Amino acid sequence: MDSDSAEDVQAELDSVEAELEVVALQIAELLEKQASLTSKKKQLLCRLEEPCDSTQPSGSGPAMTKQELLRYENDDFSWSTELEQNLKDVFQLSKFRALQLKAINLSMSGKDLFLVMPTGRGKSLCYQLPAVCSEGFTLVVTPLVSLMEDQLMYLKSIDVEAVSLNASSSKEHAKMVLAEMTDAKAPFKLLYVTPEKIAKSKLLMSRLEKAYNAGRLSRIAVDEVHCCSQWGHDFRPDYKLLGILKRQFPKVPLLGLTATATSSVLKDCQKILCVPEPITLTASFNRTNLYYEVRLKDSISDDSISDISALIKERYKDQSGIVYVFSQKDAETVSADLQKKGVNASSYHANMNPEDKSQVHRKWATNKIQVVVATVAFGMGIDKADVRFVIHHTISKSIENYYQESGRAGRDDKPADCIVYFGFNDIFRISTMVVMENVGQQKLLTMVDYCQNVDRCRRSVIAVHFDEVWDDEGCNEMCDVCRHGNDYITVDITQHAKDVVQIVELAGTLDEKLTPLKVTEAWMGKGPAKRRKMIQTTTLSRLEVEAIITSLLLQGYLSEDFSFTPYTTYFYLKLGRKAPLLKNQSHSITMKMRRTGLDANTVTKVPVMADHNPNTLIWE
Ligand SMILES: Nc1ncnc2c1ncn2[C@H]1C[C@H](O)[C@@H](COP(=O)(O)OP(=O)(O)OP(=O)(O)O)O1
Ligand SMILES: [Mg+2]
Ligand SMILES: [Zn+2]
Repeated sequence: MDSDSAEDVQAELDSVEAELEVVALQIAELLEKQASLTSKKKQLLCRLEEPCDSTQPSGSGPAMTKQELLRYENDDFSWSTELEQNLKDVFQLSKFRALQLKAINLSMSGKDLFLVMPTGRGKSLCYQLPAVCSEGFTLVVTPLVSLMEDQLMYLKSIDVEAVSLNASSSKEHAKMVLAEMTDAKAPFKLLYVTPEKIAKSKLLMSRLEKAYNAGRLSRIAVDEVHCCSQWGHDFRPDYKLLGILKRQFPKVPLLGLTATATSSVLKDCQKILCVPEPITLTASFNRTNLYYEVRLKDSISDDSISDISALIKERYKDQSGIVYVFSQKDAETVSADLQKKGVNASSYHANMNPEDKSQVHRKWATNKIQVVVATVAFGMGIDKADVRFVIHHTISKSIENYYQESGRAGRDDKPADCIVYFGFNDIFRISTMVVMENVGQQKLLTMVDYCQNVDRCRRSVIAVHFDEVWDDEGCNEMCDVCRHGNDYITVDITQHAKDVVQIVELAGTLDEKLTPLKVTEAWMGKGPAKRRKMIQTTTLSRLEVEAIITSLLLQGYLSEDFSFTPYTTYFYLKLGRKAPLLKNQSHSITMKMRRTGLDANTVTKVPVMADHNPNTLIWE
């Protein structure tokens, strides 16, 4: 073969290889689609068979049919009268909420159970009431000492005997508790411990074993059970060791409780806790009284503070609420900015001293402070009934986090608002923060998708995330998307994608990394003039440019690239796994945009495709 023809063959080979790469990506894309359709089909079939029931027995649970499960909603068990009586007399509640009776009956029957129920719906009662109605005591594992203290205080107020063991327990107290565990006359009904205690205290384990053998360990409750799994949003290494409980005390029923766990997280928890065949009860995630809304934050002239303070002073006048922020520094500056605008706000974050924190919490709980401007440190265990608004000044790091944080609103079942301010730059601030987390980026993108979304009911995005079958009727126009109707258009952004990808690719060939800001500015014809190169620029508005770049990130045409210095982590954009698809002439990309501009409140009209500007920019 002469060298010319060898070159030709090589060129053809390269082209075939490139095409193969494209085909492989298309196959991957189709497989992804197939998987999602199959899962949807399964859900729909389920719905056809068993309409109108929010209880979903876990696929991996024991073969208990819906019919069999129904039996546990009855009140003809040997313990039913006692339950009823204690519910009224001790807990001073008139009736059970959805799923509570079923969960309690299952647990009283000795079944292992995972209970997934939205925040504030009353999971605690599902082990507190059985504890009161059973011999011996219930072991409750809780992740935070503050949660433990809240519960002990509450139980004391209703005259239910409960004790705790944690790192701050005094020696005498621990000694007394450990001794009473095996004492048939011991008065306490609940023993609260941290997972660290189980993991580290051999003495505790040996006393538990004695109590078990004496038939005094009646039940094990693992609160915030999602902490077992690295896939959950609040992983605690010591939760991983809790499998010892079921291995050592197999006859004791275990009850795992959480507000937020996907089915894969639950499967993981089941394995970690060594529960062979739990029944899973899942209450609907739909909090019907919450109104969900996303507002866009302009990255140039961010006036979200003015917007937020106006909301608080007008719409939420004299009403209680929380503003969640990204960092401790933000908590202080946003709080100060709101105060300057006349809002009665205080900041709350992990770095404050404990007295200051509890003072802010107390003042807010008693309505002496209207708004707490907080980091996520103000989270688990916050149980104020009349929170009318939860505003996110910065997006949460995942949908699970958002659901939990926004879920602090409206616990009294009266209407409340959950508003997120979504800013392009915030994506990357959070991205660098979660860079060390296993699936941090993936989870962040689910939150970005929630915010960027303009065509799906916000509730449906949350429900689908938690594997719940969703019917849009369930929203009742209680989200901005449903309320504004079909106010979006589908636009073809293929050429835009090519232009952006070209910018990133070009930087790559020059061994240069581009931050999202640099990509934005280069594409808009600004940018630092560094190299003489030709790129396609655009006349789209900044919000539109940012929306398109976000969409390309969500769709996998761009992806994240990090660089570490001893002081900080930098976020850059690089080509995503789907970028090679753009070489394929027939490949097209679309995205959905609000018809009346990206923000219903601003004026940006979206001229999109027709307005592709062939101007070129020379980088000096
Ligand atoms: N049957 C009921 N009727 C009226 N109120 C109830 C009932 N059961 C529980 N509650 C109240 C008691 C509490 O103030 C409130 C929240 O209960 P709690 O058990 O703390 O929620 P939870 O554990 O599901 O939420 P979280 O996920 O935030 O921990 O609901
Ligand atoms: Mg709870
Ligand atoms: Zn909706």
